Order: sequence, then structure tokens, then C-alpha cells
Amino acid sequence: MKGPAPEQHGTADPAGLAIETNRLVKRFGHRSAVDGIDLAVPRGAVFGFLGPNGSGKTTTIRVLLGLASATSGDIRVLGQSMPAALAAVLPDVGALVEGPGFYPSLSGSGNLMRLDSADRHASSATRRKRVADALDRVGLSHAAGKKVRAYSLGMKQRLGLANALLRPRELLVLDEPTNGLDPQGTREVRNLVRSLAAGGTTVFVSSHLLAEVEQMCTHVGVMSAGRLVAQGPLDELRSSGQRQVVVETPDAELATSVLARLGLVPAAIPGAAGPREARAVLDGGLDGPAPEVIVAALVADGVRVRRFAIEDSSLEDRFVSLTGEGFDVVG
Ligand SMILES: Nc1ncnc2c1ncn2[C@@H]1O[C@H](COP(=O)(O)OP(=O)(O)OP(=O)(O)O)[C@@H](O)[C@H]1O
Repeated sequence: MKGPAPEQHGTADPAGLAIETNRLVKRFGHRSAVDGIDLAVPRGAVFGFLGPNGSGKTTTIRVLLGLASATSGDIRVLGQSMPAALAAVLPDVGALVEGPGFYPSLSGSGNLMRLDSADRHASSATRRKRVADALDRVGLSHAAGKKVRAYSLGMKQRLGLANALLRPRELLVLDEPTNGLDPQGTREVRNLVRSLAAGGTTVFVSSHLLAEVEQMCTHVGVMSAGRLVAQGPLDELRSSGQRQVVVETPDAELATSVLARLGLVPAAIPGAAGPREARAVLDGGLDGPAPEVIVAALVADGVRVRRFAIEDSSLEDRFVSLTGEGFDVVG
């Protein structure tokens, strides 16, 4: 059975898409890990692929990169049909997925030299410089000669990023790149993503952290149980939420019934309403009753109003309503 169509924000120009899927499905046995998704990632975007653990992000990424085959559906990466054009497209795509297999007994630099030499498009004359530059970009120059065995998880994650950056790329695909990083490392990855995007690289980055996506991305796609439930520019998703009437009062129950009489639906947003707060959704914003009408009705019925506000629902509220799940807001 098909679910409701995902919310689509903004207009997508197929010619300007770095990644495009059409009804992409990946099944494991009878279970659909990816259930008919239509991704549209504009060129030049930093696209946050957001969803709770197990929602199908890694599986989608593996299929996009040809690491797993799709059950059905079409994929285009950098304008070319996949997996048919895999060999032509992959040199332009840098990827960080479940860390490449590093040799623990080789240094960070030694590992990158080895990985670079496996790339037949990479000139050996400039290899040493390429490796040094990539290590520098991820802040690992100081540990270039250290054996990977002695690297922390965060350092290995950065080495994976350095590997993705060995060549200039049109598209970077990063699966949870800040996993295992401390706050400083997380900030560095964020800055790196921003600087790569400023240089014209499209970045497709998965995360289960809403705050991370908010800080680093221009666009977002929200996964929930294998479905893409919303996608578009972050700003548009942010402004598409409903507005809410917030009344702080010792008479919350009475206030709620007055609001309901005015046609405002009591908001059931987890954790949002305290015992002294009545919240109701002001659907559509402009079509609802005017604020002065609401306040007058509350006061006329004897509600002691201590604070009255009309607030935009937060992006977090928005995602909770889309996925039915909470998100980790911080790491
Ligand atoms: N090789 C596999 N065989 C069977 N089921 C799988 C396989 N890989 C993934 N799945 C299942 O597919 C679903 C989606 O998993 P996936 O790893 O893509 O989610 P995710 O959003 O990336 O979550 P996480 O951040 O935890 O990796 C999960 O239920 C998972 O158990």
C-alpha cells in the first residue's frame, strides 16, 4: 500500500539535480528498507538526509553508490543513469560510508597513498601532495605518520573524509560523518562541509541529529520507516509549520475549552505544554481568529492570562509530526 505523497517544497529542475531517484525500492526479504523514494538533490546544495536510526538512510546511500543493488526504481547521479554509468560517475563522487578498510599497521598517510594508488585516474607524480593536502583539510597533518592502530575513532573518521577528498569532487556523499567525533571535531567537519559547498561541491550528508542538519544544510530530506516524508529547502520546511497560540495561565483547562470554542485545536506536542500553559494550533495563521479576539474571549470567560503569544512551531515539532518520533537535538 502506498502512503501519502511526501511534502515537496520548491521546484526541482531535473537538469540541475546531482542525485535523483524515482520510486527507489530496496527490500531485504519481505521487508522494504527503502520504500519507493523520489529524491531530488539540487546541484550545489548541502542536502541533509535526516531520519531516526533504522529509517533507511544507509541503505539508500549504499544503493546510490552502487554498493548494493536496488530492488526496483531509477537512479541518476550527476545526470547519469546508475548503476550503468557507475565507472564513469564514481571518480567525481567522494564517499564516506562505514569507513574504508584501513590497514592498522600503516600510517594515516600510508593508507591514503595506498588508496590513492588504487585510483587509476590519479597521477602518481602528484600523489604525495594530494595526500598531504587531504590530511591538512581534515586537520590530521600532525598524525600523518602515526599508525592507524593508534588513531581514535574520530581520527579514523577524519581519515575517511580525507580519503573522500583526495580528488576534487562534484559530489560528496557522507554517511553520518560526525559519528565518533567530539564537539570540536564536529565543528571542524561542519566547517569543512561549508567550505566544500562554497567551492561548488554538492554534499549529501546523512544524520540523525536535527541540530546538525540545521546548522550545516541548505536542503533536507526526512526519512521515516523507509519513506521520504518531506524534502526541500530547509527554510521552506521551517516556514511551512503551523503557528500556535500559547496561553500561560493557572486556568489551563478553561483556556483550552475557550480556544476549542474558537475553532483552535489543542496542540499535543510532546514536552511543549507545561501545567500552566494551554497551547492550541492556529491553523493557517491568517484564517484563524485575530489575536485580540482570542484574548478578549479568554478574558470574558474569566481565564487569568499571564502570557499570550503566537509562535511558529519549531523545526523539531515539524519533524516529530512528520515522523512520529523525536529527534536527538544534540549529539
Ligand atoms: N543487509 C541487510 N539485511 C537485512 N536488513 C537490513 C540490511 N541492511 C539494513 N537492513 C535493515 O533495513 C532497515 C534500514 O536500515 P539502515 O541502516 O538503512 O537505516 P539508517 O537510517 O541508516 O539507520 P542507522 O543510522 O541506524 O544506520 C533497518 O531495519 C535494517 O535493519
